[in-house]
Amino acid sequence: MKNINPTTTEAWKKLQSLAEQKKTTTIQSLFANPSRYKDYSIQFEDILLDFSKNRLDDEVFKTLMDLAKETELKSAIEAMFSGEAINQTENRAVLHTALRNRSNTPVKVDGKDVMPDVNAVLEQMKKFADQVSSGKWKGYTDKPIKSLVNIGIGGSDLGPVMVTEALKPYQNENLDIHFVSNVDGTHIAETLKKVDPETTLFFIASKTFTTQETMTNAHSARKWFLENAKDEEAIAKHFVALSTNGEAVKEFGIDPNNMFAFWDWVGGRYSLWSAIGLPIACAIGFDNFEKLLEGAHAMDKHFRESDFGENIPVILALIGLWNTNFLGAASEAILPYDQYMHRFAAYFQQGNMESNGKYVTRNNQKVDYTTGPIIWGEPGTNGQHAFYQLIHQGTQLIPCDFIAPAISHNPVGDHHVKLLSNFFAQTEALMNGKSLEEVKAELEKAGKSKEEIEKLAPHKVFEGNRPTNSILVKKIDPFTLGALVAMYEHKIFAQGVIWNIFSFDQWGVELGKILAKKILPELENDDTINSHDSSTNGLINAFKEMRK
Ligand SMILES: O=P(O)(O)OC[C@H]1O[C@@](O)(CO)[C@@H](O)[C@@H]1O
Repeated sequence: MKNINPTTTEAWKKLQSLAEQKKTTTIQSLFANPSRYKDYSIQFEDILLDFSKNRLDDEVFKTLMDLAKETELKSAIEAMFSGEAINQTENRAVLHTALRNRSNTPVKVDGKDVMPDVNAVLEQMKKFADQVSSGKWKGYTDKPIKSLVNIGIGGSDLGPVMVTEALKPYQNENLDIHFVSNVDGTHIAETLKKVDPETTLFFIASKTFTTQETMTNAHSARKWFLENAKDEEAIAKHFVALSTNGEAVKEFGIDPNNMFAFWDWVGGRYSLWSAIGLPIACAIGFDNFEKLLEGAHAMDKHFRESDFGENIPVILALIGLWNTNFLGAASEAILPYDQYMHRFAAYFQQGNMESNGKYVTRNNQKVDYTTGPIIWGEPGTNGQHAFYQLIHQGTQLIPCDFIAPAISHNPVGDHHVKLLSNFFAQTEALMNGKSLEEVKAELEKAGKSKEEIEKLAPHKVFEGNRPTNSILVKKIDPFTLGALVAMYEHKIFAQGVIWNIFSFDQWGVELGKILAKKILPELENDDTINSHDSSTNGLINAFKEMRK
Protein backbone atom coordinates (compact mmCIF):
# COMPACT_ATOMS: atom_id res chain seq x y z
CA MET A 1 0.00 0.00 0.00
CA LYS A 2 1.36 3.39 -1.02
CA ASN A 3 1.56 6.27 1.45
CA ILE A 4 -0.12 9.14 -0.38
CA ASN A 5 -0.93 12.37 1.41
CA PRO A 6 -4.48 13.03 0.16
CA THR A 7 -4.08 16.80 0.35
CA THR A 8 -1.37 16.65 -2.33
CA THR A 9 -3.71 15.09 -4.89
CA GLU A 10 -5.32 17.12 -7.66
CA ALA A 11 -8.69 15.79 -6.62
CA TRP A 12 -8.36 17.05 -3.03
CA LYS A 13 -7.36 20.52 -4.23
CA LYS A 14 -10.30 20.54 -6.65
CA LEU A 15 -12.67 19.43 -3.89
CA GLN A 16 -11.49 22.33 -1.78
CA SER A 17 -12.40 24.80 -4.51
CA LEU A 18 -15.65 23.01 -5.31
CA ALA A 19 -16.67 23.21 -1.63
CA GLU A 20 -16.13 26.97 -1.82
CA GLN A 21 -17.82 27.38 -5.20
CA LYS A 22 -20.87 25.31 -4.33
CA LYS A 23 -21.52 26.36 -0.76
CA THR A 24 -24.77 28.03 -1.76
CA THR A 25 -25.99 25.03 -3.79
CA THR A 26 -28.72 23.36 -1.76
CA ILE A 27 -29.58 19.67 -1.80
CA GLN A 28 -33.13 20.65 -2.68
CA SER A 29 -31.96 22.48 -5.81
CA LEU A 30 -30.21 19.32 -7.04
CA PHE A 31 -33.63 17.68 -7.35
CA ALA A 32 -34.39 19.94 -10.29
CA ASN A 33 -32.73 17.07 -12.13
CA PRO A 34 -35.63 14.59 -12.55
CA SER A 35 -33.28 11.62 -12.45
CA ARG A 36 -31.54 12.71 -9.21
CA TYR A 37 -32.91 9.80 -7.17
CA LYS A 38 -32.23 7.30 -9.93
CA ASP A 39 -28.66 8.55 -10.45
CA TYR A 40 -27.88 8.73 -6.72
CA SER A 41 -29.27 5.47 -5.43
CA ILE A 42 -27.99 1.93 -5.75
CA GLN A 43 -29.41 -1.50 -4.90
CA PHE A 44 -27.33 -4.47 -3.76
CA GLU A 45 -29.12 -7.69 -2.79
CA ASP A 46 -31.95 -6.54 -0.44
CA ILE A 47 -30.18 -3.28 0.40
CA LEU A 48 -31.21 0.01 -1.24
CA LEU A 49 -28.85 2.94 -0.62
CA ASP A 50 -30.31 6.34 -1.45
CA PHE A 51 -27.51 8.88 -1.24
CA SER A 52 -29.33 11.57 -3.27
CA LYS A 53 -30.03 13.78 -0.24
CA ASN A 54 -26.39 14.86 0.02
CA ARG A 55 -24.75 18.15 -0.78
CA LEU A 56 -23.01 16.82 -3.82
CA ASP A 57 -23.59 17.21 -7.55
CA ASP A 58 -22.14 15.28 -10.48
CA GLU A 59 -18.91 17.31 -10.50
CA VAL A 60 -18.24 16.77 -6.79
CA PHE A 61 -19.17 13.10 -7.05
CA LYS A 62 -16.79 12.59 -9.97
CA THR A 63 -13.99 14.41 -8.19
CA LEU A 64 -14.50 12.25 -5.11
CA MET A 65 -14.11 9.22 -7.35
CA ASP A 66 -10.91 10.76 -8.70
CA LEU A 67 -9.68 11.12 -5.12
CA ALA A 68 -10.21 7.39 -4.55
CA LYS A 69 -8.25 6.67 -7.70
CA GLU A 70 -5.41 9.12 -6.93
CA THR A 71 -4.97 7.64 -3.44
CA GLU A 72 -4.78 4.18 -5.06
CA LEU A 73 -7.70 2.72 -3.13
CA LYS A 74 -8.07 -0.17 -5.60
CA SER A 75 -4.58 -1.55 -4.89
CA ALA A 76 -5.13 -1.06 -1.16
CA ILE A 77 -8.29 -3.17 -1.34
CA GLU A 78 -6.35 -5.92 -3.09
CA ALA A 79 -3.57 -5.66 -0.51
CA MET A 80 -6.05 -6.28 2.29
CA PHE A 81 -7.93 -9.17 0.69
CA SER A 82 -4.72 -10.88 -0.36
CA GLY A 83 -3.25 -10.97 3.12
CA GLU A 84 -0.54 -8.33 2.92
CA ALA A 85 0.64 -7.13 6.36
CA ILE A 86 -1.16 -3.80 5.97
CA ASN A 87 -1.40 -3.41 9.75
CA GLN A 88 2.19 -2.27 9.63
CA THR A 89 2.70 -1.07 13.22
CA GLU A 90 1.78 -4.57 14.44
CA ASN A 91 3.16 -6.28 11.33
CA ARG A 92 -0.04 -8.20 10.75
CA ALA A 93 -2.37 -8.97 7.90
CA VAL A 94 -5.99 -7.80 8.16
CA LEU A 95 -8.19 -10.73 7.18
CA HIS A 96 -11.60 -10.62 8.81
CA THR A 97 -12.72 -11.19 5.21
CA ALA A 98 -11.09 -14.65 5.28
CA LEU A 99 -13.35 -15.61 8.21
CA ARG A 100 -16.38 -15.34 5.93
CA ASN A 101 -14.68 -16.38 2.69
CA ARG A 102 -17.47 -18.74 1.62
CA SER A 103 -15.82 -19.21 -1.81
CA ASN A 104 -12.99 -20.97 0.05
CA THR A 105 -10.43 -19.69 -2.43
CA PRO A 106 -7.00 -19.80 -0.76
CA VAL A 107 -5.99 -16.77 1.32
CA LYS A 108 -2.32 -16.77 2.26
CA VAL A 109 -0.57 -15.34 5.30
CA ASP A 110 3.22 -15.78 5.18
CA GLY A 111 2.76 -18.18 2.26
CA LYS A 112 0.31 -20.46 4.11
CA ASP A 113 -3.34 -20.77 3.13
CA VAL A 114 -5.38 -19.90 6.24
CA MET A 115 -8.66 -21.33 4.97
CA PRO A 116 -8.14 -24.87 6.34
CA ASP A 117 -7.70 -23.42 9.85
CA VAL A 118 -10.67 -21.06 9.41
CA ASN A 119 -12.86 -23.95 8.30
CA ALA A 120 -11.63 -26.21 11.11
CA VAL A 121 -12.69 -23.64 13.73
CA LEU A 122 -16.03 -23.11 11.99
CA GLU A 123 -16.56 -26.90 12.10
CA GLN A 124 -15.66 -26.93 15.81
CA MET A 125 -18.07 -24.02 16.39
CA LYS A 126 -20.84 -25.79 14.47
CA LYS A 127 -20.47 -29.00 16.48
CA PHE A 128 -20.50 -27.09 19.76
CA ALA A 129 -23.35 -24.75 18.82
CA ASP A 130 -25.47 -27.69 17.64
CA GLN A 131 -24.90 -29.45 20.98
CA VAL A 132 -25.82 -26.35 22.98
CA SER A 133 -28.84 -25.44 20.80
CA SER A 134 -30.18 -29.01 20.92
CA GLY A 135 -29.69 -29.41 24.68
CA LYS A 136 -27.15 -32.17 24.18
CA TRP A 137 -24.40 -30.21 25.99
CA LYS A 138 -25.06 -30.97 29.67
CA GLY A 139 -23.86 -29.25 32.82
CA TYR A 140 -22.29 -30.87 35.90
CA THR A 141 -25.69 -32.01 37.18
CA ASP A 142 -26.52 -33.41 33.76
CA LYS A 143 -29.03 -30.68 32.93
CA PRO A 144 -29.03 -29.00 29.48
CA ILE A 145 -27.61 -25.49 29.22
CA LYS A 146 -30.24 -22.76 29.58
CA SER A 147 -28.19 -19.58 30.00
CA LEU A 148 -25.29 -18.27 27.97
CA VAL A 149 -23.04 -15.63 29.59
CA ASN A 150 -20.46 -13.93 27.39
CA ILE A 151 -17.65 -12.27 29.34
CA GLY A 152 -15.67 -9.90 27.15
CA ILE A 153 -15.30 -6.22 26.31
CA GLY A 154 -14.83 -4.03 23.21
CA GLY A 155 -14.66 -6.20 20.12
CA SER A 156 -15.15 -9.29 22.31
CA ASP A 157 -18.52 -7.97 23.45
CA LEU A 158 -20.00 -5.32 21.14
CA GLY A 159 -20.30 -7.55 18.09
CA PRO A 160 -22.04 -10.49 19.81
CA VAL A 161 -24.30 -8.03 21.67
CA MET A 162 -25.26 -6.12 18.53
CA VAL A 163 -25.87 -9.23 16.41
CA THR A 164 -27.84 -11.22 19.01
CA GLU A 165 -30.00 -8.15 19.68
CA ALA A 166 -30.50 -7.37 15.99
CA LEU A 167 -31.37 -11.03 15.29
CA LYS A 168 -33.42 -11.64 18.42
CA PRO A 169 -36.30 -13.03 16.28
CA TYR A 170 -33.96 -15.88 15.29
CA GLN A 171 -32.90 -16.74 18.85
CA ASN A 172 -33.43 -20.20 20.33
CA GLU A 173 -36.28 -19.74 22.81
CA ASN A 174 -34.77 -22.35 25.16
CA LEU A 175 -31.70 -20.21 25.69
CA ASP A 176 -31.24 -16.81 27.34
CA ILE A 177 -28.09 -14.82 26.64
CA HIS A 178 -26.32 -12.30 28.84
CA PHE A 179 -23.27 -10.11 28.38
CA VAL A 180 -20.83 -8.97 31.04
CA SER A 181 -18.21 -6.44 29.94
CA ASN A 182 -17.68 -3.68 32.52
CA VAL A 183 -15.23 -4.32 35.38
CA ASP A 184 -17.79 -2.51 37.58
CA GLY A 185 -18.90 -5.32 39.94
CA THR A 186 -22.48 -4.39 39.22
CA HIS A 187 -22.28 -5.92 35.77
CA ILE A 188 -21.30 -9.42 36.90
CA ALA A 189 -23.35 -9.22 40.11
CA GLU A 190 -26.59 -8.31 38.34
CA THR A 191 -26.01 -10.98 35.70
CA LEU A 192 -25.25 -13.81 38.11
CA LYS A 193 -28.52 -13.08 39.93
CA LYS A 194 -30.33 -14.13 36.76
CA VAL A 195 -28.64 -17.46 36.07
CA ASP A 196 -28.29 -20.90 37.66
CA PRO A 197 -24.76 -22.37 37.87
CA GLU A 198 -26.07 -25.81 36.95
CA THR A 199 -27.39 -24.61 33.58
CA THR A 200 -25.07 -21.74 32.70
CA LEU A 201 -22.36 -21.71 30.05
CA PHE A 202 -19.68 -19.01 30.26
CA PHE A 203 -17.84 -17.78 27.16
CA ILE A 204 -14.58 -16.09 28.18
CA ALA A 205 -14.03 -13.95 25.10
CA SER A 206 -10.70 -12.22 24.80
CA LYS A 207 -8.34 -12.08 21.86
CA THR A 208 -5.35 -11.52 24.18
CA PHE A 209 -6.81 -13.22 27.28
CA THR A 210 -5.10 -10.50 29.32
CA THR A 211 -7.69 -7.69 29.34
CA GLN A 212 -8.16 -6.58 32.95
CA GLU A 213 -11.96 -6.25 32.82
CA THR A 214 -12.48 -9.61 31.18
CA MET A 215 -10.07 -11.56 33.35
CA THR A 216 -11.47 -9.97 36.53
CA ASN A 217 -15.01 -10.87 35.51
CA ALA A 218 -13.92 -14.34 34.43
CA HIS A 219 -12.31 -15.09 37.79
CA SER A 220 -15.36 -13.79 39.63
CA ALA A 221 -17.60 -15.98 37.51
CA ARG A 222 -15.31 -18.97 38.13
CA LYS A 223 -15.38 -18.32 41.90
CA TRP A 224 -19.18 -17.99 41.91
CA PHE A 225 -19.52 -21.18 39.87
CA LEU A 226 -17.21 -23.23 42.14
CA GLU A 227 -19.04 -22.04 45.27
CA ASN A 228 -21.88 -24.10 43.87
CA ALA A 229 -20.22 -26.83 41.82
CA LYS A 230 -17.33 -27.32 44.30
CA ASP A 231 -15.40 -29.65 41.96
CA GLU A 232 -12.97 -28.01 39.49
CA GLU A 233 -13.71 -30.86 37.12
CA ALA A 234 -17.08 -29.21 36.51
CA ILE A 235 -15.43 -26.17 34.92
CA ALA A 236 -14.92 -28.06 31.66
CA LYS A 237 -18.70 -28.32 31.22
CA HIS A 238 -19.43 -24.66 31.89
CA PHE A 239 -16.52 -22.55 30.60
CA VAL A 240 -15.22 -22.14 27.06
CA ALA A 241 -12.56 -19.72 25.84
CA LEU A 242 -12.57 -17.68 22.65
CA SER A 243 -9.01 -16.46 22.16
CA THR A 244 -5.74 -16.41 20.27
CA ASN A 245 -3.76 -17.08 23.47
CA GLY A 246 -3.76 -20.81 24.23
CA GLU A 247 -1.19 -20.52 27.02
CA ALA A 248 -3.25 -18.01 28.99
CA VAL A 249 -6.42 -20.04 28.44
CA LYS A 250 -4.77 -23.15 29.88
CA GLU A 251 -3.45 -21.12 32.82
CA PHE A 252 -6.96 -19.92 33.61
CA GLY A 253 -8.00 -23.56 33.84
CA ILE A 254 -10.09 -23.99 30.74
CA ASP A 255 -9.77 -27.30 28.93
CA PRO A 256 -7.86 -26.75 25.65
CA ASN A 257 -10.64 -28.77 23.96
CA ASN A 258 -12.99 -25.99 25.03
CA MET A 259 -10.93 -23.31 23.37
CA PHE A 260 -12.08 -21.82 20.07
CA ALA A 261 -9.12 -20.15 18.44
CA PHE A 262 -8.63 -17.23 16.15
CA TRP A 263 -5.59 -15.45 14.88
CA ASP A 264 -3.66 -12.23 15.24
CA TRP A 265 -4.75 -11.15 11.75
CA VAL A 266 -8.27 -10.73 13.13
CA GLY A 267 -8.70 -7.30 14.69
CA GLY A 268 -10.78 -7.26 17.89
CA ARG A 269 -13.34 -4.85 16.42
CA TYR A 270 -13.58 -7.04 13.31
CA SER A 271 -13.83 -10.37 15.16
CA LEU A 272 -17.55 -11.22 15.41
CA TRP A 273 -17.08 -13.48 12.33
CA SER A 274 -14.47 -15.53 14.24
CA ALA A 275 -14.68 -17.72 17.36
CA ILE A 276 -15.80 -14.53 19.12
CA GLY A 277 -19.08 -15.17 17.30
CA LEU A 278 -19.63 -18.51 19.08
CA PRO A 279 -22.27 -17.09 21.47
CA ILE A 280 -24.07 -15.74 18.41
CA ALA A 281 -23.99 -19.18 16.76
CA CYS A 282 -25.30 -20.77 19.96
CA ALA A 283 -28.06 -18.20 20.38
CA ILE A 284 -29.38 -18.04 16.79
CA GLY A 285 -28.17 -21.44 15.55
CA PHE A 286 -25.17 -22.16 13.39
CA ASP A 287 -27.22 -22.09 10.15
CA ASN A 288 -28.17 -18.48 10.81
CA PHE A 289 -24.57 -17.66 11.78
CA GLU A 290 -23.52 -19.05 8.39
CA LYS A 291 -26.08 -16.80 6.67
CA LEU A 292 -24.52 -13.86 8.52
CA LEU A 293 -21.13 -14.90 7.07
CA GLU A 294 -22.67 -15.29 3.61
CA GLY A 295 -24.12 -11.78 3.71
CA ALA A 296 -20.77 -10.31 4.68
CA HIS A 297 -19.04 -12.35 1.97
CA ALA A 298 -21.47 -11.06 -0.65
CA MET A 299 -20.61 -7.48 0.38
CA ASP A 300 -16.90 -8.36 0.33
CA LYS A 301 -17.21 -9.47 -3.29
CA HIS A 302 -19.22 -6.35 -4.13
CA PHE A 303 -16.55 -4.14 -2.53
CA ARG A 304 -13.65 -5.97 -4.15
CA GLU A 305 -15.13 -6.28 -7.65
CA SER A 306 -17.41 -3.29 -8.27
CA ASP A 307 -16.36 -0.11 -10.03
CA PHE A 308 -16.14 2.70 -7.53
CA GLY A 309 -19.18 4.51 -9.00
CA GLU A 310 -21.29 1.39 -8.28
CA ASN A 311 -19.54 0.45 -5.07
CA ILE A 312 -21.63 1.02 -1.93
CA PRO A 313 -18.81 1.10 0.68
CA VAL A 314 -16.71 3.36 -1.56
CA ILE A 315 -19.65 5.72 -2.13
CA LEU A 316 -20.37 5.90 1.61
CA ALA A 317 -16.67 6.44 2.33
CA LEU A 318 -16.37 9.31 -0.13
CA ILE A 319 -19.60 11.00 0.99
CA GLY A 320 -18.36 10.74 4.58
CA LEU A 321 -15.04 12.25 3.59
CA TRP A 322 -16.79 15.09 1.70
CA ASN A 323 -18.90 15.88 4.77
CA THR A 324 -15.94 15.65 7.16
CA ASN A 325 -13.08 17.24 5.25
CA PHE A 326 -14.91 19.72 3.02
CA LEU A 327 -18.18 20.55 4.76
CA GLY A 328 -16.78 20.52 8.31
CA ALA A 329 -18.87 17.81 9.95
CA ALA A 330 -17.28 16.43 13.13
CA SER A 331 -19.64 13.54 13.73
CA GLU A 332 -21.94 11.11 11.97
CA ALA A 333 -25.19 9.71 13.36
CA ILE A 334 -26.36 6.18 12.63
CA LEU A 335 -30.12 6.07 13.15
CA PRO A 336 -31.67 2.61 12.75
CA TYR A 337 -35.47 2.70 12.56
CA ASP A 338 -35.61 -0.76 14.08
CA GLN A 339 -35.65 -1.41 17.82
CA TYR A 340 -33.72 -4.69 17.53
CA MET A 341 -30.87 -2.65 15.99
CA HIS A 342 -30.51 -0.55 19.14
CA ARG A 343 -26.83 -1.47 19.60
CA PHE A 344 -25.83 -0.97 15.96
CA ALA A 345 -24.47 2.57 16.40
CA ALA A 346 -22.60 1.56 19.57
CA TYR A 347 -20.93 -1.26 17.62
CA PHE A 348 -19.62 1.18 15.05
CA GLN A 349 -18.45 3.60 17.71
CA GLN A 350 -15.66 1.10 18.29
CA GLY A 351 -15.53 -0.05 14.66
CA ASN A 352 -15.07 3.45 13.28
CA MET A 353 -13.54 5.50 16.08
CA GLU A 354 -10.99 2.88 17.15
CA SER A 355 -10.01 2.38 13.50
CA ASN A 356 -9.81 5.97 12.24
CA GLY A 357 -9.39 8.03 15.42
CA LYS A 358 -5.76 8.61 14.46
CA TYR A 359 -3.62 11.72 13.94
CA VAL A 360 -0.39 10.18 12.63
CA THR A 361 -0.12 9.15 8.97
CA ARG A 362 1.29 5.96 7.52
CA ASN A 363 4.53 7.82 6.94
CA ASN A 364 4.74 8.96 10.54
CA GLN A 365 3.71 12.59 9.98
CA LYS A 366 1.08 14.41 11.99
CA VAL A 367 -2.00 14.89 9.82
CA ASP A 368 -3.00 18.43 8.85
CA TYR A 369 -6.55 17.38 8.00
CA THR A 370 -9.45 15.84 9.89
CA THR A 371 -9.65 12.07 10.13
CA GLY A 372 -12.18 9.77 11.87
CA PRO A 373 -15.60 11.23 12.82
CA ILE A 374 -17.41 10.81 16.12
CA ILE A 375 -19.98 8.07 15.67
CA TRP A 376 -23.20 8.07 17.67
CA GLY A 377 -26.88 7.31 17.34
CA GLU A 378 -30.01 5.78 18.78
CA PRO A 379 -32.94 3.96 17.19
CA GLY A 380 -35.70 5.93 15.55
CA THR A 381 -38.23 7.13 16.52
CA ASN A 382 -36.71 7.61 20.01
CA GLY A 383 -33.96 9.90 18.75
CA GLN A 384 -36.61 12.26 17.44
CA HIS A 385 -37.63 12.95 21.01
CA ALA A 386 -34.07 13.38 22.24
CA PHE A 387 -31.56 15.02 19.86
CA TYR A 388 -33.26 15.73 16.53
CA GLN A 389 -33.77 19.33 17.66
CA LEU A 390 -30.05 19.88 17.27
CA ILE A 391 -29.83 17.94 14.03
CA HIS A 392 -32.59 20.11 12.53
CA GLN A 393 -31.86 23.54 14.07
CA GLY A 394 -28.47 23.33 15.73
CA THR A 395 -25.22 24.93 14.60
CA GLN A 396 -23.45 21.61 14.02
CA LEU A 397 -23.62 19.85 10.67
CA ILE A 398 -24.50 16.21 11.47
CA PRO A 399 -24.73 13.88 8.50
CA CYS A 400 -27.06 11.00 9.33
CA ASP A 401 -27.45 7.46 8.06
CA PHE A 402 -31.10 6.45 8.34
CA ILE A 403 -31.59 2.67 8.21
CA ALA A 404 -34.94 0.88 8.10
CA PRO A 405 -36.48 -2.50 7.18
CA ALA A 406 -39.49 -2.56 4.87
CA ILE A 407 -40.79 -5.62 6.72
CA SER A 408 -41.01 -5.82 10.51
CA HIS A 409 -40.60 -8.99 12.53
CA ASN A 410 -43.49 -7.73 14.65
CA PRO A 411 -46.35 -6.56 12.42
CA VAL A 412 -48.44 -5.15 15.26
CA GLY A 413 -51.36 -3.03 14.03
CA ASP A 414 -50.16 0.05 12.10
CA HIS A 415 -46.95 0.45 14.06
CA HIS A 416 -44.61 -0.30 11.17
CA VAL A 417 -46.13 2.16 8.70
CA LYS A 418 -46.02 4.80 11.43
CA LEU A 419 -42.35 4.02 12.08
CA LEU A 420 -41.55 4.17 8.36
CA SER A 421 -43.56 7.35 7.83
CA ASN A 422 -41.17 8.97 10.31
CA PHE A 423 -38.17 7.39 8.57
CA PHE A 424 -39.21 8.94 5.25
CA ALA A 425 -40.32 12.27 6.75
CA GLN A 426 -37.12 13.00 8.65
CA THR A 427 -34.77 12.94 5.66
CA GLU A 428 -37.30 14.97 3.65
CA ALA A 429 -37.49 17.55 6.45
CA LEU A 430 -33.72 17.66 6.90
CA MET A 431 -33.34 18.34 3.18
CA ASN A 432 -36.21 20.79 2.52
CA GLY A 433 -36.58 22.50 5.87
CA LYS A 434 -39.26 25.16 6.16
CA SER A 435 -38.79 28.76 4.93
CA LEU A 436 -39.63 31.95 6.80
CA GLU A 437 -42.39 32.61 4.26
CA GLU A 438 -43.94 29.21 4.87
CA VAL A 439 -43.71 29.71 8.64
CA LYS A 440 -45.31 33.16 8.50
CA ALA A 441 -48.13 31.91 6.27
CA GLU A 442 -48.82 29.07 8.72
CA LEU A 443 -48.86 31.43 11.71
CA GLU A 444 -51.16 33.87 9.91
CA LYS A 445 -53.47 31.01 9.02
CA ALA A 446 -53.45 30.05 12.70
CA GLY A 447 -54.68 33.57 13.50
CA LYS A 448 -51.50 34.80 15.18
CA SER A 449 -51.07 38.58 15.48
CA LYS A 450 -48.28 40.44 13.60
CA GLU A 451 -46.38 40.83 16.88
CA GLU A 452 -46.70 37.14 17.71
CA ILE A 453 -45.58 36.22 14.19
CA GLU A 454 -42.54 38.53 14.40
CA LYS A 455 -41.62 37.02 17.76
CA LEU A 456 -42.17 33.36 16.88
CA ALA A 457 -41.38 32.94 13.20
CA PRO A 458 -37.54 32.91 13.28
CA HIS A 459 -37.64 30.06 15.82
CA LYS A 460 -39.84 27.94 13.60
CA VAL A 461 -37.72 28.24 10.46
CA PHE A 462 -35.84 25.08 9.37
CA GLU A 463 -32.83 25.88 7.19
CA GLY A 464 -32.83 22.34 5.81
CA ASN A 465 -29.93 21.36 3.51
CA ARG A 466 -28.80 18.80 6.10
CA PRO A 467 -27.28 15.75 4.38
CA THR A 468 -28.55 12.22 4.94
CA ASN A 469 -28.19 8.73 3.51
CA SER A 470 -31.21 6.43 3.52
CA ILE A 471 -30.58 2.70 3.69
CA LEU A 472 -33.77 0.72 3.15
CA VAL A 473 -33.54 -3.06 3.50
CA LYS A 474 -36.22 -5.69 2.94
CA LYS A 475 -35.86 -7.20 6.44
CA ILE A 476 -33.19 -7.41 9.15
CA ASP A 477 -32.28 -11.07 8.63
CA PRO A 478 -28.86 -12.76 9.13
CA PHE A 479 -27.74 -12.34 5.51
CA THR A 480 -28.72 -8.68 5.29
CA LEU A 481 -27.22 -7.86 8.69
CA GLY A 482 -23.95 -9.50 7.65
CA ALA A 483 -23.91 -7.43 4.47
CA LEU A 484 -24.70 -4.20 6.36
CA VAL A 485 -21.89 -4.76 8.88
CA ALA A 486 -19.39 -5.55 6.12
CA MET A 487 -20.59 -2.47 4.23
CA TYR A 488 -19.61 -0.21 7.12
CA GLU A 489 -16.36 -2.13 7.77
CA HIS A 490 -15.28 -1.47 4.18
CA LYS A 491 -16.41 2.17 4.33
CA ILE A 492 -14.12 2.60 7.35
CA PHE A 493 -11.26 0.81 5.58
CA ALA A 494 -11.61 2.94 2.44
CA GLN A 495 -11.60 6.17 4.47
CA GLY A 496 -8.49 5.06 6.36
CA VAL A 497 -6.70 4.43 3.06
CA ILE A 498 -7.59 7.85 1.71
CA TRP A 499 -6.68 9.55 5.00
CA ASN A 500 -3.37 7.66 4.79
CA ILE A 501 -3.64 6.34 8.38
CA PHE A 502 -3.34 2.89 9.94
CA SER A 503 -6.89 1.72 10.66
CA PHE A 504 -6.12 -1.60 12.33
CA ASP A 505 -4.01 -0.85 15.39
CA GLN A 506 -5.23 0.91 18.55
CA TRP A 507 -2.27 2.30 20.45
CA GLY A 508 -4.54 5.02 21.83
CA VAL A 509 -6.17 2.61 24.29
CA GLU A 510 -2.89 1.74 26.03
CA LEU A 511 -1.92 4.80 28.12
CA GLY A 512 -5.08 4.85 30.27
CA LYS A 513 -4.71 1.17 31.04
CA ILE A 514 -1.08 1.58 32.09
CA LEU A 515 -1.84 4.52 34.39
CA ALA A 516 -4.78 2.63 35.92
CA LYS A 517 -2.46 -0.27 36.74
CA LYS A 518 -0.13 2.22 38.52
CA ILE A 519 -2.98 3.78 40.49
CA LEU A 520 -4.65 0.50 41.51
CA PRO A 521 -2.22 -0.36 44.36
CA GLU A 522 -2.48 3.23 45.67
CA LEU A 523 -6.20 2.64 46.22
CA GLU A 524 -5.62 -0.52 48.21
CA ASN A 525 -4.14 1.20 51.30
CA ASP A 526 -4.99 4.14 53.58
CA ASP A 527 -1.91 6.23 52.72
CA THR A 528 -2.35 9.82 51.61
CA ILE A 529 -1.35 9.95 47.97
CA ASN A 530 0.89 12.69 46.56
CA SER A 531 2.56 10.95 43.63
CA HIS A 532 0.39 12.67 40.97
CA ASP A 533 -0.77 16.14 40.02
CA SER A 534 -2.89 17.89 42.68
CA SER A 535 -6.14 16.97 40.92
CA THR A 536 -5.43 13.24 40.72
CA ASN A 537 -4.00 13.24 44.26
CA GLY A 538 -7.01 15.23 45.48
CA LEU A 539 -9.50 12.89 43.88
CA ILE A 540 -7.80 9.74 45.15
CA ASN A 541 -7.53 11.08 48.68
CA ALA A 542 -11.16 12.26 48.62
CA PHE A 543 -12.15 8.78 47.42
CA LYS A 544 -10.42 7.32 50.47
CA GLU A 545 -12.06 9.85 52.82
CA MET A 546 -15.51 9.09 51.44
CA ARG A 547 -15.08 5.40 52.09
CA LYS A 548 -14.19 5.80 55.76
O1 LIG B 1 -10.43 -9.20 23.10
P1 LIG B 1 -9.45 -8.55 24.06
O2 LIG B 1 -8.03 -8.90 23.77
O3 LIG B 1 -9.85 -8.81 25.48
O4 LIG B 1 -9.54 -6.95 23.81
C1 LIG B 1 -10.76 -6.32 24.09
C2 LIG B 1 -10.74 -4.93 23.52
O5 LIG B 1 -9.71 -4.14 24.11
C3 LIG B 1 -9.26 -3.17 23.15
O6 LIG B 1 -9.49 -1.91 23.71
C4 LIG B 1 -7.79 -3.38 22.84
O7 LIG B 1 -7.10 -3.37 24.06
C5 LIG B 1 -10.09 -3.39 21.90
O8 LIG B 1 -9.41 -3.12 20.72
C6 LIG B 1 -10.46 -4.84 22.03
O9 LIG B 1 -11.58 -5.17 21.24
